[in-house]
Amino acid sequence: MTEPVLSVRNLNIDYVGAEGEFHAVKNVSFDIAPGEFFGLAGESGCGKSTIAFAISRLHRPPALIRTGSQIMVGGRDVMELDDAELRRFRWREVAMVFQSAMNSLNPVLTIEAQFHDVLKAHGRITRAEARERAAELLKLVDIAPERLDSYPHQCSGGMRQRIVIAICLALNPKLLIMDEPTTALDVVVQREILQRIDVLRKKLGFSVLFITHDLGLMVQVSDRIGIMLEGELVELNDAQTIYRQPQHAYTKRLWASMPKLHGEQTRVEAMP
Ligand SMILES: Nc1ncnc2c1ncn2[C@@H]1O[C@H](COP(=O)(O)OP(=O)(O)OP(=O)(O)O)[C@@H](O)[C@H]1O
Repeated sequence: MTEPVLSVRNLNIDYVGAEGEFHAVKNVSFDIAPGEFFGLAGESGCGKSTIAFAISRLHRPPALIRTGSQIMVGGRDVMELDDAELRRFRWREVAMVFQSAMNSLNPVLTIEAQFHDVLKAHGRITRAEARERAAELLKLVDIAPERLDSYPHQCSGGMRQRIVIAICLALNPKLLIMDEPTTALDVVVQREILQRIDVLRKKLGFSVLFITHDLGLMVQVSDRIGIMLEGELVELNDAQTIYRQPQHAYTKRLWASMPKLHGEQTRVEAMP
């Protein structure tokens, strides 16, 4: 079997505060294969973002990853990376699109400058080379190179989100983590962006960890889905099974709670 891009074993994460410990992630294990689109779903507060931050090593106190937890990316234990290794790891191995990422662009810098920041941090590159690479990356997300001279406020929300995704792809990461990447966007733009990601991962070969509470949207794009409840991974199945024959009572409850808006459109084949 090919080695997974990401392998999470017995992940336990606590939030440690003055009033005690809150066990936010409980013994979670899963793998993501090369090129796989993997979804993590569950209600607000079930621990999805906590897992995403831990995988990127972006977690901060009071979050504490318990001893015995293992996060392997490309065969290396993320927990054991030192600062220099961590700098290489971020963007190259794992890149993360945060919730409300479209507001994470720096408002006083042009789009070109924001690309340049990531590109130059990871090797010698001239301004002309960086501009050329940034234009190539923008093309991947269907944005004209002239936008390099724009400021974020001159771009729509959907465009800003695609720019953030292009920046995340700048150093060819093996894994793209998207934590509720499209929640603030309207449904049509959400679909467009996810379709774009899907085309890109097939073309470039990266894997995706997609996090959302919107199970309807998730089954349309994911190969496999993990369902979380109060810090535990209660079901892990392919998207078709999650949709047609959910096994766990909580997965069934999640479907029952979905607004009818998705209706029959939640079928996996509905998305080209
Ligand atoms: N800094 C923190 N200190 C204490 N508890 C926290 C902290 N951050 C998150 N938590 C708690 O950990 C649990 C998991 O939070 P997390 O953000 O991972 O959930 P989530 O499933 O991503 O939710 P959402 O979809 O709302 O982002 C929640 O109960 C939350 O209140």
